[in-house]
Amino acid sequence: MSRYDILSLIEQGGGIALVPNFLPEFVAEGALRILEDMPAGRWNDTAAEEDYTHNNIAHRFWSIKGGAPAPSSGGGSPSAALEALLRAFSLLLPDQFNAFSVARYERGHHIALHDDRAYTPVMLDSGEVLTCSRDVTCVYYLTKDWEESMGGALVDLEAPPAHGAAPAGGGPGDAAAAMCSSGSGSDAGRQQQGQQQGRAYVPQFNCAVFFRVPRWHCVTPLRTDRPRYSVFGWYLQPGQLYQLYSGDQQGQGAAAGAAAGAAAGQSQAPALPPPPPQPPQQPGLRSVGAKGARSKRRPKDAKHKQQQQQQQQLEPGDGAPRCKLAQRLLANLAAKQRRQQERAGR
Ligand SMILES: O=C(O)CCC(=O)C(=O)O
Ligand SMILES: [Fe+2]
Repeated sequence: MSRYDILSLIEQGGGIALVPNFLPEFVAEGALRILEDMPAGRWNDTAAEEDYTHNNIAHRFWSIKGGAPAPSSGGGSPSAALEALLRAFSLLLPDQFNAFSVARYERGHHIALHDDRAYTPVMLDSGEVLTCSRDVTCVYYLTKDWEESMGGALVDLEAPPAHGAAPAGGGPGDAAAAMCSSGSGSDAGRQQQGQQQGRAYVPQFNCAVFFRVPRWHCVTPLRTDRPRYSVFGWYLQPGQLYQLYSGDQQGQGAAAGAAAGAAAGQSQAPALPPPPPQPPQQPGLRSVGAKGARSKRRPKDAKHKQQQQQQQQLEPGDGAPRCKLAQRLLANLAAKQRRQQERAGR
């Protein structure tokens, strides 16, 4: 199976897929360089204290959102390079809307337990604004030689209890629910998921993690002065795939997606879920193409939608051209980066 057949990999992995060596090495090097070269002033402080009245979970890190207007974005500018990098990720599932950002975590930065649920408004070419839901999370790690002792692990609370067997190539640590202790709301969230569950993934250079939303996870606080770089974002589906938390259920769980929601520029992050998590009640999904100028209402249940999506993704040879397109784009980008570096005499 192709490393770029993301939906099948997720399905096969029980909702989560870990893909080491995701991009050709020199492309990953170029991507890291893009993040390292971003001017300090471009990074936005993405932070909130836990606040149930505003549906926030505790989090803090630096981020730059894709698609945002950037100052002096000439062809060879850092911002143009960043846009090209994020576009490559959008091409992995070109039929889906998406919202991607890059992140830089520093000492103490973290995200408390959350499940990434959020609605994201998408402006269509027609000017119509479509409510979409995060459907698949992507996190792509770009920091080299990361060690468990440095913190900054992605802890998947929905992994079955670890029995010492490590998923191939991803560098997970042991069961690590206790590592999600940043933010008091995480306690109730852990109870929902079971105290002993969880698996910590130590970020590895050029490794991508994909999972279906919702999925309970957190990022443990960094305990190093080295920055942790990543590309993160979501593939979106039109409609409301799940209920958001109403914010009046304090103590029942952790707020979902607040950190990422804030990073994605949402004004309000979703709050708490009614436990136990319910299957989504579909109010009706809009079916629109990626360009989406024309839209029609077509109620579908979530399962049917998912099956249809998988079928689409599993068409023979379907993944290959997409993967090549994304690779070509990234390869061009890396080559351009190299030329710029040579010119700058680095
Ligand atoms: O960086 C990571 O490992 C995960 C980030 C995350 O969970 C998020 O941005 O919502
Ligand atoms: Fe997340």
